Order: sequence, then C-alpha cells, then structure tokens
Amino acid sequence: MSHSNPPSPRRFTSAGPLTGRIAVPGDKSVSHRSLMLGALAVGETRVTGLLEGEDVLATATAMRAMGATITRDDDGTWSIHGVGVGSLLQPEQALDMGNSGTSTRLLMGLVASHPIRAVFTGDASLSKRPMERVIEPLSQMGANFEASPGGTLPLMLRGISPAVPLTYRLPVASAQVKSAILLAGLNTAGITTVIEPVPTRDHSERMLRGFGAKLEVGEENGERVIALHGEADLQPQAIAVPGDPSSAAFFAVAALLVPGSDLLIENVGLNPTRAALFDVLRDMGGRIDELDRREVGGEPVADLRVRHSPLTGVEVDPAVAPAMIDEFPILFVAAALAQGKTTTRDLEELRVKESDRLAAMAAALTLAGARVEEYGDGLVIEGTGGDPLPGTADATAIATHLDHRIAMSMAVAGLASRNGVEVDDVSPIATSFPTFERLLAEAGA
Ligand SMILES: O=C(O)C1=C[C@@H](OP(=O)(O)O)[C@@H](O)[C@H](O)C1
Ligand SMILES: C=C(OP(=O)(O)O)C(=O)O
Repeated sequence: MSHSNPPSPRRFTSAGPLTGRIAVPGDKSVSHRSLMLGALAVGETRVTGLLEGEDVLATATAMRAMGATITRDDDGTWSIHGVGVGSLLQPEQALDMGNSGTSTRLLMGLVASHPIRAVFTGDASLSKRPMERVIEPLSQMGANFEASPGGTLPLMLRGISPAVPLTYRLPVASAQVKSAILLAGLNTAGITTVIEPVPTRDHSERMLRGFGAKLEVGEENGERVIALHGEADLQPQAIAVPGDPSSAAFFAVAALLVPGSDLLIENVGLNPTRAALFDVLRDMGGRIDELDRREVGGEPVADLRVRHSPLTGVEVDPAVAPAMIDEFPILFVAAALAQGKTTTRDLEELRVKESDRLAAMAAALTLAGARVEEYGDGLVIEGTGGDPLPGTADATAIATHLDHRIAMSMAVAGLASRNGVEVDDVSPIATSFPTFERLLAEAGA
C-alpha cells in the first residue's frame, strides 16, 4: 500500500492514434463513499463498478478494521454489511491510508464522533499533506488529536460520543473537509451545518441522501449551506459507480493531441461539480461530443467521443477550478501543445496534493521541452501550436513524487512527443487507475 517497492520507470513514446472504445474504471470519490456509507448502513449494500485502486482498497481495509464485512463476488460486485451509525469498532491496528488523502480525511470525520481511538498512517507523500484543515473543525466537535508536528500523519484521533454539532464555514474549497464534517455529523445529535463559499464536488450530499439521511442544501448570500440532521439511520443501497471523469481526462487529452485519434470513452461521470475540464478543452477547440446522456447511480453520465483537434490556449477562469481540481496536470499537457498561451491562477491548493503539482508539472514539462513559467498560484504555458514536444533525453526521467496524476499526465505528454518521455515511477498509477497502461495499449497508443 505504501509504495516501499522499488520504483518502476517507464518510457512513453508516440505510437498510433487512439481509436475504438474504452471504459475507464469507477469514480474514486464515489467508490470511497460507497464503502464508508455502506459500512454505516445496517444490512447489505451492493456496489458495481467500484474502483479497485489502492486508495479505495485502503478505505475497504479500514472499514473492515472498524467492523464492516466487505467482500467481492467473482463477477466484480462488492458487498458491504454495515454496522450502523454509532457502532464502528475501535481498530486494533493503525489504519494505513497509503497515498490517499480522501480516505484519511473522510475517515477522520467518521471516527471523530464515535467513542473509539484510531491511529492514521500513510506513505511519504500523504505524510506531508496538511491535516489541520480537518483537525480544527473536528476538534470543535469534541474529538481529540495527537498529530505529528505541522498537523501531519501519523496521528492519533480519539473520537467522542456524543459529539457537538457544528456550523462551519469552509476556509478552503475542499470536498474532503466538507465531507469529514458531514460524516462526523451522522452520529451527532442535532444539525451539523457546512457553509461552502465556493461549491465543491457534491457526491457526499447526493449519496447521504441516497442512503436516507436527512440533508438540506440551500443558498444564503451566494454561499451553499448544507445541513445534516444527526443520529441518522442509513438504509443499505444498490450502487452503480459511474466511470471516473478524472481518469477519462487522460484519454480525452491523449486523443485530442495524437493525430488521427477518434476514441469513444464509455460511461463517464459528468457531475457538474467534476466536469469542468471537458468544457475548458472544448473552449480550446477540442472536439468532445457527449453521446447518450443518462443517469447512473444518481449521477449524470455520457459516452464521450473525442477526436484529434488543434487546440488554442485559454485563460482558465479560477471560478471553475474546484470542478476540475485534479485535472490541472493533464490540462497543462494539453496547453503545452496548444497554439498560444494558457494562463491559470488561484491554484494554491495544487501545492498540497499528492505532490506540489504546480512545481512538479512545471519541472516535468520543462524537462520534456515545453515553455512553462511557474507563479505562486498557477502556471503560464506557451504551447507549441500542435508540434510534438521534444521529449526527455535518454538519461533523464520525470520526477513523479509518488503522484499518480503526474505520472499519467507525463505518459500522455510522451505520446505527443518526438523522442518519448521517461517517467521515473509508474507504480503510483495503481492508486487511482490500475488499468491505465492496459487501456492505452487497447486504444492503440
Ligand atoms: O472529496 C473527494 O473525494 C476529493 C476531493 C478533492 O480534494 P480536496 O477536498 O482536498 O480539494 C480531490 O482533489 C480528491 O481527489 C478527491
Ligand atoms: C488529490 C487526489 O486524491 P487524494 O486527495 O484522495 O489523495 C487525487 O486523486 O488527485
């Protein structure tokens, strides 16, 4: 789980166009939440299309350690027998969260309002990420923390029951912080309220309602107000997880960049709080058509037909950033091959993901021959106008810093390069998209 294995370097080179149809694995955010909410419902929740990536498997292991029975049938359907809100057991060993920020922060919320103690550990990347953003509101609800200096993992959390309901205005746009508080609110008498000045992905709200929690979403002074009624009774569900738009993003950009490509990506989740990358790519001139729009598991989905297109640089509106927060690394690759300049700003949050994604992508694209300027809060990229990037020299490899999205973004850059791009370690890709390389091969790249 924690990537102690030796790194697996890989060179990605231009091959043929991407064609045919592929299906990307299930959405990571929805998969985590299916396991967590299933573990809190009494009875059997069944989940199809669950992402079987390391991050989600870390959540499954943690929920088992706290009492849920979680199994996988031969046909790939997952079954979760939950313990009920308020009945999580104290885990006997430390919860190893691997590389996963979502597992860590959301589970901290769950533990916070149960009378149990849990130790959270993670890999070298996760151990640098800020946890103070959840420690602060969960402490206000009554939980007690012993964290490493700077509010990082490893940390010990002592939950409390009854916890105190909280009204909390998010100081950073973060679905993980919002979700941690709402999950803590499930076992807290009274109403727990989160105020979001900037809307973030709303899977928690949709799924909490789907599981039968009483949750109201309103608007006050232009801010979203989410109120959860505590001591909830969750009902088991049948969940079909839509394909992950954050995974589809790599194939969409690859197909736009590689001449001759015409690729169908099936069953892509297009929740408006997630899908802004596809709008930005269309603004850049990308031919991305939505076919057969429908609903899967309470989320809008469509098949995406993506054709090679000349792209033009754009100024990305900071207001759309939360709806494409994980897609900036791959957008930067698209920008590196567009005609003219792409400007991004207000992206400080990218510095506290699995890596500092502004610094990592600026260094990586520069090494591959792109023209990139790094600022405190964003990148400005002058594209090649469609010419392939030079690529990396034989003895140099892109540093991925245990960050799956840097590895996959630079793999796509390799497909659109003259000499190929060497990535120092592809093993982190298994955290969110274990079938990435197989699907690249299937699509002909
Ligand atoms: O709630 C979630 O499932 C996620 C929220 C986002 O993180 P932040 O809340 O830190 O922005 C995102 O980057 C992450 O991949 C998944
Ligand atoms: C930021 C990400 O995930 P997490 O925060 O769960 O590690 C991501 O998948 O890009």
